[in-house]
Amino acid sequence: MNMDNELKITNQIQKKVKFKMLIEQGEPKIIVAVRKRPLNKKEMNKGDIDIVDVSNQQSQVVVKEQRTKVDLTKYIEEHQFNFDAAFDENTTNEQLYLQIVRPIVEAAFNRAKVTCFAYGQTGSGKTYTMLGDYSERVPGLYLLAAYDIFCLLNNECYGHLQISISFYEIYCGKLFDLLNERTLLHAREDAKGNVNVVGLQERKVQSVEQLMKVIEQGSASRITASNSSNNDSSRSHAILQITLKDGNKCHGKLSFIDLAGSERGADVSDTNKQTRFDGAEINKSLLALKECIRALDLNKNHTPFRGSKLTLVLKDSFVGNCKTVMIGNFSPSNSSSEHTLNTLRYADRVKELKKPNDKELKDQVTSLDKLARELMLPRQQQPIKKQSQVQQQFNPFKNNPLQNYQNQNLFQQQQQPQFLNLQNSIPGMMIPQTQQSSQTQQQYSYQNYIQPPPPQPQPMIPLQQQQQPQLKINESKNKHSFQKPTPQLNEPRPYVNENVLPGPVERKSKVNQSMEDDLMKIGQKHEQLISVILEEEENLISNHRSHIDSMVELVKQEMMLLHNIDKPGSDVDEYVKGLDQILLTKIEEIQTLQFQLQTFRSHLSEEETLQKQFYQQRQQITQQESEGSEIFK
Ligand SMILES: Nc1ncnc2c1ncn2[C@@H]1O[C@H](COP(=O)(O)OP(=O)(O)OP(=O)(O)O)[C@@H](O)[C@H]1O
Repeated sequence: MNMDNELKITNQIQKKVKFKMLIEQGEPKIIVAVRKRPLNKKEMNKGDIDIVDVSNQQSQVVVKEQRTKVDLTKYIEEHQFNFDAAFDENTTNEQLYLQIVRPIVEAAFNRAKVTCFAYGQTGSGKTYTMLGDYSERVPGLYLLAAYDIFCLLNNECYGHLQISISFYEIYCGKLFDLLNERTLLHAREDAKGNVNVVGLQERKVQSVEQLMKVIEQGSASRITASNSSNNDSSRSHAILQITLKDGNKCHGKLSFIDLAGSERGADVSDTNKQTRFDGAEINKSLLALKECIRALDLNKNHTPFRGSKLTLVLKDSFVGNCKTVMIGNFSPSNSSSEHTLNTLRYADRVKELKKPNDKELKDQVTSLDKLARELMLPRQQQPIKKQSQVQQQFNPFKNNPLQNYQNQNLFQQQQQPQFLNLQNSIPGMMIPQTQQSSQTQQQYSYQNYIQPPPPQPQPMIPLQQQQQPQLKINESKNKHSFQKPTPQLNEPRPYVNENVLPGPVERKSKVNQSMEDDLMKIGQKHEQLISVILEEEENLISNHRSHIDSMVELVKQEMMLLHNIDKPGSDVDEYVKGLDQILLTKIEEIQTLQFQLQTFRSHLSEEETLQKQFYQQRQQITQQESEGSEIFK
């Protein structure tokens, strides 16, 4: 064996030992992974190119962003990120599952509350990862986990456990049961601090097929709204919870969360009111989620789970024996670079504070963190690997992107041997074409996917005896390059997205800073107001319901009064006193509701005004920017 091979093997052993030690120490609680999807047909037809390099081996992502200076010189800014795991476009759902999700499925059997989030812009592959692709017969994490769960249940030590499923969504801050005709649900915190989703249906399932049918049913009711980037785009967070029950007690719980498109948070400046409210809620929940995961990562005593409905209902997944996997999905296309960078930055922030060792890096990170508090900031500062200046006419992407992406299949070449034998552990699994010869592929059918062949005598190996999954702990995590740190922005700019200012030209020098500051202030005020409005709306509707109940009660009392006064020898004074009391109560209740309604209405119109101010300010900035460009020409 040559030196190189020996070194490789030693490194691999060291990684395995380190991972095993971390697991034994109860760590890591959080795994942050990212996944690149392939360029799709639409992007290719547009002439988009792949600007993201992913090294599965080094868990590293490099985004080569094309930018233009004020003098119109083009250059490439390289942004480098390191994660616990990074998956390229050739990675299959099965490979991803084995590396980062199977460990948490096992942890659920060891009494943990585990959660797997899919984060990313609309159309970046969240649903593909979670649900798979039925038309292409690609299983997603739900199905892969389901197989393992039922395999593990075959183990004697888990034979007493039962599986129950709930599936609901959070849309515009409201909870809807996907297994019960989208009935509105309410999250309530009891005296012990447990958060219960009142009225949520739980379905008991006894097989993978039953489980998948329930999931199919739930997915069909999920709210989707059409938008420009993807007709199936989802504006809701879908929460699938698989509970391992020991009688009535919860033994362990798995939550799979297909989050709403992250770029939807920027819809707070949309012209449609409902879309604005929706966007504000998404923004709020994604920020709160980040804070909660960070609190978990840092073992903080306080978890800010009350920050949003999403984090509130997931409270028990952020405290005690819990584990979280966050998968940031992104597109490789140059046209999505802003969103891709935002996704990578978001994922980076989730575990960021644990990374830096040296002071310089820590200082950088702290100031970056302040900026990153606003999720939708499009030009958050990030370690930039290098900037390569190029001539204006030079096309930095002249190499065929497809060629590049074929060469990037590092995962298959280098990682695959580390995986457990998926075909053995998951009978009937559909393996995509890229992983198998077409002949082998014929052995698997869609029928198998939904109706697996009878379990083979090869259930999952009990946890203790099983080879540890090959999660790569990133040793070079602290090695962000800071060769040329970019200047810091003074303030976060929550609403400034790529539509605000034309193109990625260096605009800071031309745009009046105070105008941008004003824009930001209006934006912040607007966001706060939307939060208030959403809360008021919920209270108003709930109070209106109580008001109706109370009116019904009062009408009953009136009927009783009339009934009594009709009786011979009735007391007219009692009747007058009773009616007076009822009418006073009615007036009081109506006035209270009316007052609430007026406040709500005035906030709605204030919101419209702020929205208009924001829009005008934005237009002025755009105008000033284009005037600046004209002068320059
Ligand atoms: N890793 C992948 N390999 C092949 N195709 C993919 C991959 N990821 C996503 N796709 C394809 O890209 C398209 C968009 O993916 P998907 O619907 O999962 O996006 P999404 O992030 O869930 O969007 P939304 O927020 O609208 O739900 C789908 O056609 C899907 O099949």
